[in-house]
Amino acid sequence: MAAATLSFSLSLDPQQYHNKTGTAPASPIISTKHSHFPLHKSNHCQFSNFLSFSHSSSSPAPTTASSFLEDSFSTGRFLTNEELEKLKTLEHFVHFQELQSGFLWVRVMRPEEMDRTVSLLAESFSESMLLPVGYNKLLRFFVKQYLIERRAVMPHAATLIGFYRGKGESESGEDVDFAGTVEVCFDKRGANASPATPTPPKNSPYICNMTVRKERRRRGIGWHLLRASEELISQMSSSKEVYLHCRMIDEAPFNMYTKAGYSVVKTDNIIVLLTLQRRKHLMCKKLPVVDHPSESDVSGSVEELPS
Ligand SMILES: CC(=O)SCCNC(=O)CCNC(=O)[C@H](O)C(C)(C)COP(=O)(O)OP(=O)(O)OC[C@H]1O[C@@H](n2cnc3c(N)ncnc32)[C@H](O)[C@@H]1OP(=O)(O)O
Repeated sequence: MAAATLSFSLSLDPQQYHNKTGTAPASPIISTKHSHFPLHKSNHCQFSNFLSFSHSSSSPAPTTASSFLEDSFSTGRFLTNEELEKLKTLEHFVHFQELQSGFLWVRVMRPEEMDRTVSLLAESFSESMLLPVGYNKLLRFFVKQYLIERRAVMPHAATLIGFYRGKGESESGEDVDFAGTVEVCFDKRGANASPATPTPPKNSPYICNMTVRKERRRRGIGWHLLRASEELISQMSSSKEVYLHCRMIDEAPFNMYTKAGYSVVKTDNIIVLLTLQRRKHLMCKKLPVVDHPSESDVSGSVEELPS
């Protein structure tokens, strides 16, 4: 992997998302242009993850006008009309799902949620890589750099986060958990500068860095993070072939992705092991063509979010 990237990449994905309540995860990818994270090499798994969220509860409060548009302008970057439209799509995207044990809302991460997303990803990355606790601070630093860089390429990529509330828990914000995250790249401009191997086509949508907080796994959250990613891709990209990486040793996400309709298109050569990296599968799924994405039965609006 290029010297300038730190990446985690998660994958997962089941094919029958309808009213599914199962479980399934993926692995993350982190990559920053300015970072050289030695651990990355030893694991080789591009986990550009944002894997673990802090435990603190948070209400998925409705999106306000403060969001992406202002943020993007403040970067000084020129945005075309098409990019502005896509930013609006990201801003208003919400995937809601009632699960067997609770309720899940998935939407794009806001700036003030970055630190919690960093915590979740760093925790997940650490878990996947079996890293000693001593690396946590450094890991969080690199994950944050990565997230900042990825946010700057919106609307060509986006970090989604999922909030979960168990049935029977109060509807107040205190019982809403920051439960998982996933990153979605929509096109070449949103692609990672140093992609994991086997290399996916740069122009195609790509899903990575999926993670669900340990205490909330096996409830269908991973499955619906994947489904939300695919829905958003359908709205943001004309390309219907979605790619993701999954490490060969990661049974849970592999099961999920297979169940979701992803197939292995290429696998790392065994020689990869000489670089102290785990072997990965590159998996792909062709999304069905949806004439009217808004007809989705699971996407909601911000007004549906608990306040
Ligand atoms: C592209 C990428 O990002 S790859 C990186 C994937 N991320 C990781 O590996 C990080 C660590 N793992 C996790 O965060 C979680 O385990 C995830 C994200 C993989 C799965 O999240 P969950 O919310 O637990 O998954 P969910 O409950 O939706 O399960 C969906 C399906 O995945 C499969 N699955 C999930 N967990 C497991 C498991 N422990 N063992 C076997 N299969 C599993 C099953 O097929 C399941 O369907 P089922 O419940 O009907 O059997």
